[in-house]
Formats: sequence, C-alpha cells, structure tokens
Amino acid sequence: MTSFASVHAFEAALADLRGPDADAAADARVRQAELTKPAGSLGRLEDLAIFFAGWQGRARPQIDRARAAIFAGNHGVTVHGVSAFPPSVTAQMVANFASGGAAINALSGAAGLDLTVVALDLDRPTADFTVDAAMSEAECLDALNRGAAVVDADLALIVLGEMGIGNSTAAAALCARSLGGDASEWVGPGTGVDGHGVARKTAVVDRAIAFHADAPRSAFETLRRVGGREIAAIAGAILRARQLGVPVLLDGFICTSAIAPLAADNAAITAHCIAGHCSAEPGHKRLLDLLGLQPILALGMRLGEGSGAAVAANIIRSALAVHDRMATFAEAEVSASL
Ligand SMILES: Cc1cc2ncn([C@H]3O[C@H](COP(=O)(O)O)[C@@H](O)[C@H]3O)c2cc1C
Ligand SMILES: O=C(O)c1cccnc1
Repeated sequence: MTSFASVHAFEAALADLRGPDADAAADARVRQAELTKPAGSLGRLEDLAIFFAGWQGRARPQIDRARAAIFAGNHGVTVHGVSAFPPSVTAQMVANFASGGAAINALSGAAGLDLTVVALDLDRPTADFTVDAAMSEAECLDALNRGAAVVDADLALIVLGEMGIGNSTAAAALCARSLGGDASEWVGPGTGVDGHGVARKTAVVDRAIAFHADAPRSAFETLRRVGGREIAAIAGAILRARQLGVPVLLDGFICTSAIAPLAADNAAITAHCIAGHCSAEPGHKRLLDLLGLQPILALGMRLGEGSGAAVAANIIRSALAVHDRMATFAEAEVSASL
C-alpha cells in the first residue's frame, strides 16, 4: 500500500497531525500518583508511562509487538572523501544485518524487538548534492513510502535506524538547511574522520547549502535535495507512525536529522517521538535541544543502526512494567501520607 500517493499527499499529512488521547494520559497520571512510592520518585519512567498511555489510548499501556526498522542507502557525496570508510561498506553491513552479526542484531534481540532491514537501491547512490539534488521527486517519494511501509498499526513502538556510508554529511546538511546555523555546528567525525576530514565535510555542507539556497524550503524539497534515501525513509516512517498513533524511538544524530525538515514545517511532529539517546556526534545535542527532545540515555555511543534507540527500548519496557505491575497504596494497605 502506498501511504503518500503524491508530494501533495505527503505535505497534507504533515500539515494535519493528530495528538494523543488526553483522557488516557490523565488516567495514567492519576494511577502514577496512587502507586506505592513517593510522588514523582520514578522520575522519567513516570513520564514515559504517561506518554505511552496517551498514544495507546489506555491508562495501562503494554508493549506487545515492537519493531526496529533499519534503512540503508548510498550517497553520491562520498566522492568528496567525507567518510573514514568506503561506500561498499553499506552493502557489506546490510549482509551482516542479514546474517545476524551487527550490533543492532544483538541489541534488538536483547530489547525484544523484531528487526526489519530495508536496503534502498544500494546500487544507485544519490546524486552528489553539492551540484545536484540528491534525489528526483519520484525517488524521494518512493523512499518516503518505503519507510512508511514498515509501520504496522498494531506496533506498540517503532525504533528507527540507518546505515549509509557518508550519511553524517547528509544529516549535517539537512540540519543546517532546516534549522539554520553554520555547517561547522552540525558537522562531526561520523565514522571517525580526522580534523582535515571534518574540514572537508564542512566545506561540502557549505557548498550544498549555497547550491540549494534559492530552492523551496519545504520538508520534501529539503529531504530530496540534501538528504538520502534511508533518511527520507525514516522521515516517511515517522509521519506514517503519527498517522497510526505508533510511538517512535529515535536513534542518533543521523536518524534524528530526518525529523529536522519535518519539524521546520510543523513543529508538532515531535509529539509522538522519543529520543532514545544522545550520540557522541557533536551536532546531536544541538539538534535535540532545538527539537525540544530530551534523550533517555547518553552512553557515548556513536554507531547508528538504531543501536542507541534499541538500548533505550529496555528503559521503556521498564517504565511500562512498573506502571502496570506496582500495587496502589490502597491495594497494598500502605499509608499514602502522614
Ligand atoms: C562498519 C560500520 C558499521 C556501521 N554501522 C553504522 N555506521 C554508521 O556510520 C555511517 C555514518 O558515518 P559517515 O558519515 O562517517 O560514513 C552510517 O552508515 C552510520 O549508520 C557504521 C559505519 C561502519 C564503518
Ligand atoms: O549519531 C549517529 O547517528 C552516528 C554517529 C556516527 C556514526 N554513525 C552514526
């Protein structure tokens, strides 16, 4: 099924976002106050349970089915030497995902997530976005729809991740074009390029921003011009998840960059999204701050693949477990106050 039949349909969906069930969230807040603990003592775990109650429309939310979806794409911008690894590693890592040997295989298993990997036309890298749009309209729309297709209505949670050599440069360009700021504020080492590499990446992002300066600033045009297939797929999955009321757990800098153009068009898009972690990639903290997202974890991870978000999914499971299983003061006959 095609979620977004046209660019117009995608834009209309982004303009018309529904919110959570405020009554269910309020009921969950009441339940938190009745559980056998001092008010607020479970901190962020309480907020997470209330968040899920709102999106599931019930005071005691559960996680039955949860999925990690990883999108892979190749990038024409790698001709400028912006990564510490060759583009061939993208397809090699997709093979590694298939045989179960990557970090996300272990981490999604540990978090009870099924794993879907979508390789997006790896033999057709995007165009070099310093001199062209990365994708045609049709290519970008296709990537958005392939992302949307992984979101099933019965998922309690979707973890999003990416694999694409060169994509930390695309992510920096997306952030700079969507949210402003100098390229140098968004560019970092990615897979581990040295200072010269970071300077090269910064120059590439500067050139890209200048090349596309006069083009429309819509989410679609920004994704199409300076994004990549896997990043557009993540954007499509985020928007489709919102249509279906499925909470999204975002991963690192690159994954989170997919929401930047959407948020520039409609800031409400972040309301069903949780930041799983704060990556060591320097632009990520800035991006999360501008989006108003507070990460669950900060473990110094800088991998991508949905890895940090998958670790954070365990925290969400813990939050829903205490919310559902604890006794109330009345049930346990514990004094609720002096
Ligand atoms: C073996 C390997 C596994 C990875 N898994 C995720 N990434 C991460 O690194 C890439 C982004 O960094 P850059 O822009 O510097 O290329 C993305 O593929 C990202 O997911 C990996 C990178 C490598 C080398
Ligand atoms: O934060 C990320 O998403 C990230 C950082 C470095 C390399 N790959 C991914």
